[in-house]
Amino acid sequence: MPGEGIGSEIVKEGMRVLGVVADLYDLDLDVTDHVVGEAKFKQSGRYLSEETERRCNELKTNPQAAILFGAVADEPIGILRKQYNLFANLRPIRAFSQLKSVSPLRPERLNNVDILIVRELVSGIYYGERTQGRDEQGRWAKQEMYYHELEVRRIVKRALSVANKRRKRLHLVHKGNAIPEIFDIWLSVLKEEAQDYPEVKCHDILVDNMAMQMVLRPQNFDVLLCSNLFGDILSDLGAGIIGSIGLLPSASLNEYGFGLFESVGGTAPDIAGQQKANPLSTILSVAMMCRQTFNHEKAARTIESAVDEVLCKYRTVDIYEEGYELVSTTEMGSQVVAALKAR
Ligand SMILES: NC(=O)C1=CN([C@@H]2O[C@H](COP(=O)(O)OP(=O)(O)OC[C@H]3O[C@@H](n4cnc5c(N)ncnc54)[C@H](O)[C@@H]3O)[C@@H](O)[C@H]2O)C=CC1
Ligand SMILES: CC(C)CC(=O)C(=O)O
Ligand SMILES: [Mg+2]
Repeated sequence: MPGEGIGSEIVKEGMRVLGVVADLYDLDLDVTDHVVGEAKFKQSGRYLSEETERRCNELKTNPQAAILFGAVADEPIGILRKQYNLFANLRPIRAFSQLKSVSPLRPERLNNVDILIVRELVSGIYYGERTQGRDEQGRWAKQEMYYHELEVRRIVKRALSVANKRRKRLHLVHKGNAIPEIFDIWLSVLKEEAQDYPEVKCHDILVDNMAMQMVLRPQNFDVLLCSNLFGDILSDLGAGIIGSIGLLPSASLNEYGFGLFESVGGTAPDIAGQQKANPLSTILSVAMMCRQTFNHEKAARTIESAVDEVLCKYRTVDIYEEGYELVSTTEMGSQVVAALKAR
């Protein structure tokens, strides 16, 4: 599902990489293209075609099925996530040693930066009830933030389980001082569920402080457990820390393991259609798909190391520095393909 804006440009490169990796490792893939997005939405009053919806419904309980997604403007992605209950959004933020001088942070602050944002993706304020009106003084609008304990528990369990496989350090990011009812649920559920993971060191931190700490001491953090809104905002902050959002992949999974893999960024209207987008976020999302959906760690690592290799020489404009070769979206994809084929 390439979607709109740079979505189609970056997914094209992701698909080329997937094709090469499938050949390298004999993966038997069944691939279909689907149109999604605002344009389709406007034309037909739907955000997915009937055929796309039928196919997704057929596959939504299949852990070996996945969507490679580009980007869409505004609502359709939220609807897609909700419809297929893709509640567990995993967003790794790893600093690349080759890109230390692209980051606005001092190079020594980027040593060992390896954060995983585990973001709740199908509830919270983005999905709260919306009302608006007008009175004598002007317009008013209200959007509610809602969390049910069940929604909190499943993401808390997921975050603990992934933290247990990583550096065993988890921070619950919240705003319990200003939104106490909601975050009391998060804090108490974490306390309960953490009993099952005695080795994971759990902390909680207010989101405003978290934003500052992430810039000052990013290497102090491992797993950040976030509600929908805070995870969204902190992901882009993480992109800023490592140098570009064009480097950040993501996976969004439901309870069966069916997943949607996509770049963390959006349609990027400022650069769309100009071959300036960095496709590495989608290519690294393909690596996450190999690991998660195809259970093929080797394929995932091969893609990741090809990306590492390519970054030593080639740069799209978002991460360009003197001394490197400036390449377009397609050329960056071709360099990753070449690095893979050379293996
Ligand atoms: N999953 C999705 O489909 C998402 C959709 N959006 C939508 O995208 C539209 C634009 O939103 P913005 O706030 O402008 O965020 P954006 O992420 O599209 O762009 C923000 C900045 O990052 C740059 N950027 C994004 N991806 C890049 C890439 N791969 N390579 C190089 N630079 C990249 C853009 O050029 C821009 O300067 C909105 O309609 C928004 O709702 C935003 C985020 C996610
Ligand atoms: C529709 C938005 C919530 C998409 C977005 O910004 C994101 O998931 O990062
Ligand atoms: Mg976002």
